[in-house]
Amino acid sequence: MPAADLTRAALSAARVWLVGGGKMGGALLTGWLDHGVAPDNVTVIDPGLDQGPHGVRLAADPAAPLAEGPAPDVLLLAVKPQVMDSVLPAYRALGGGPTVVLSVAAGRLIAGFETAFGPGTPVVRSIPNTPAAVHRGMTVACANGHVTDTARATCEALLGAVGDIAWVTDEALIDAVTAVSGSGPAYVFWLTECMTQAGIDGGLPADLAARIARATVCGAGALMDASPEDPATLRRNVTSPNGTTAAALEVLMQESGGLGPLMSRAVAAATQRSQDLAG
Ligand SMILES: NC(=O)C1=CN([C@@H]2O[C@H](COP(=O)(O)OP(=O)(O)OC[C@H]3O[C@@H](n4cnc5c(N)ncnc54)[C@H](O)[C@@H]3O)[C@@H](O)[C@H]2O)C=CC1
Ligand SMILES: O=C(O)[C@@H]1CCC=N1
Repeated sequence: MPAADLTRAALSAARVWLVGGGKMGGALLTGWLDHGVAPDNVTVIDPGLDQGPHGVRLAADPAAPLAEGPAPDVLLLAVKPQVMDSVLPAYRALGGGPTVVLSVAAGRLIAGFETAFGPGTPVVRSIPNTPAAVHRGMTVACANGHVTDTARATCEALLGAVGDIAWVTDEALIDAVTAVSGSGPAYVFWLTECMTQAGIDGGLPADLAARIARATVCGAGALMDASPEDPATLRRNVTSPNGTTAAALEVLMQESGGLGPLMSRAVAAATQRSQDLAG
């Protein structure tokens, strides 16, 4: 069967329990339902939700799903890292395989899930991002030695249904991944907010400043997506010698150390926080 058909088959057959239907879990769910996951194969377990998308089973805790079955192919953990330890014991019965424990939690180590679910449990630690809701997510994942090819293909189909996916074998890389692509959308939104404020400071009406800042960030992203050129070439294409962009970039690159080192410090701080969340 061609790979695309295999992916579609894996998606339509995958039984998923989503533990935590908040911002990240909800973004994944929206993307899945738009891209071939069957609603009646999805159970969302979240005490904070009183309704979910049409056709999806909703539960406040795992008691009813565990009693009613069937066990999921994938148990996707999308609760905050800080509550993970209190959430896991209720799902212990799913440990030992074949259910794959698929975490999207920042910081939480594969070893911690192996301990919580017992020997032989297939575990995938991943970091997606919220553009998954519009099929533009970026996920990086790392599997333990109990993840079979079939289980890996199911995880790849689920995470790949909402955007791009890359696998790494070195789990330690996931902290820096979290800092770049997991948290990264927030940096871009903050840049947009800063551009808006800069426009207002420059005398623009607030609604016009917000409109042109947003359109510029979205337009630049779309151009970068569509173009074969690298970002540095695209930047140079905007920058006339001795022109307006050059004047701005001199500030961004030189003043107070420049944006590059500042971004590196921001990513280092997020990486450190991810390491700290390991507990
Ligand atoms: N928001 C983001 O951009 C990203 C988040 N993540 C990870 O995703 C996870 C969730 O983060 P968010 O969605 O941002 O948080 P959130 O607070 O929006 O969602 C967490 C959800 O968990 C639910 N919850 C709390 N206790 C529960 C329990 N015992 N059982 C089931 N559900 C329970 C809450 O009601 C809430 O809906 C975190 O571990 C975070 O590190 C990973 C990548 C990106
Ligand atoms: O801020 C956080 O901890 C989560 C993980 C990556 C994005 N949001």
